[in-house]
Amino acid sequence: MPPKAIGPYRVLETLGSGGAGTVYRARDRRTNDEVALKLLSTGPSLDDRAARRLVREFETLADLAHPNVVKVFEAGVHEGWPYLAMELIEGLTLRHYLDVSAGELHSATPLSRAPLSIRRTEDDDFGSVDGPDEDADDDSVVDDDDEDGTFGLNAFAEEAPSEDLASFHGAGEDSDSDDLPVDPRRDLSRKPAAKAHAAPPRMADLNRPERMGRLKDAMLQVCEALAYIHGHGLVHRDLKPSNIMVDDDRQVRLMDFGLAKFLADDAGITADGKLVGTYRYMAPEQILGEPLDGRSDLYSLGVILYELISGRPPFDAKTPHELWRQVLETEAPPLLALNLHGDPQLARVAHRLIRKEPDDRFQTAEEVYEALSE
Ligand SMILES: Nc1ncnc2c1ncn2[C@@H]1O[C@H](COP(=O)(O)OP(=O)(O)OP(=O)(O)O)[C@@H](O)[C@H]1O
Repeated sequence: MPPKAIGPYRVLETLGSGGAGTVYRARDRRTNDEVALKLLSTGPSLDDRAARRLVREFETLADLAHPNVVKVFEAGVHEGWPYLAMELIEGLTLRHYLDVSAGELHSATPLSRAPLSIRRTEDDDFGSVDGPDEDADDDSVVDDDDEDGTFGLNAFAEEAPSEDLASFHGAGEDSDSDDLPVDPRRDLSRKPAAKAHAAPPRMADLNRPERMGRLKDAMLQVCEALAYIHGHGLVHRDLKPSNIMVDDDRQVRLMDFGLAKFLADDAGITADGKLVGTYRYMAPEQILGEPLDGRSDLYSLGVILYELISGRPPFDAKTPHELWRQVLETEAPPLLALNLHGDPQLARVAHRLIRKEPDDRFQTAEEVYEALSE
């Protein structure tokens, strides 16, 4: 339970929790503005590595400005609590954004994208783009597809960023374990239907044209964000549905840059040789600890696309080693065999993104944007 005041911020309510931290709605007493405040779940400075991630996240983002990349305001330490203050996104993580029906969304903005805008300069008005989870971080990796083509929501499970094998199971739960109030609208979004034992999604639900329109539009915006960060020499390294939020105006934000790395700093492993990222979304070269570039993020984007189209990840296993073996050695089942009426164009893009060899994938986020726009 964090103090009610952290530096200049008054903590108001819990927004969500990830593997290492909890994010709160807070008010900046200097400006009266609301912000999102990320604090480490471990409390005051107990986890040096996680604390360094918060500082790294701030330093990484401080000089970047793009409408599809979350803004950070400051990082600090208050009575031993490392914190990161960032833009408050009033919206849903990508997974929940796609799970809710159109009627539950605040904005009914038509889903049409402006022509490719990723080559515009920072000075241009990105904010005028029209348009437009998860925290279902239930780590179970069991598939329960049944005969009528439905899949349990646990097929959507994703893991928290994992720096050791222990976190393959059990980490990343959406545990609002403190007693701060929880925003009821977010509660709707963050508590996945699976936890309430609701019916699993049916293929017909996944293929709803309105949902597919939302998915495509969100993917285009993620491509814009990726093109921007890759253009600045940055690789995200932990792209997954819980790190993509969509606000009430359907504007996407790429979040959680705690593992992001500038290419100049080199490879996909930390200084102490640990693998970083989230297993299910990691590219083969990331698993192998080889140097990464933007194409590794494109692989993760492909996994996201694959599972949001088919209801299940391309590779699934009960242990990290089995998952890695599959990622390195086996081909993902054809998407359209899993979802007979899935969008063939999106399926083609997803398969090309999850090719084992970076050279065989799309090479840039711009190329993916173009392919999605066809
Ligand atoms: N800037 C923000 N505005 C609003 N809600 C946010 C913001 N940042 C995070 N959240 C919410 O808090 C949740 C937890 O975020 P956090 O970054 O700690 O973890 P995560 O991305 O879910 O998992 P992990 O950190 O383990 O990858 C998010 O899933 C989202 O629901």
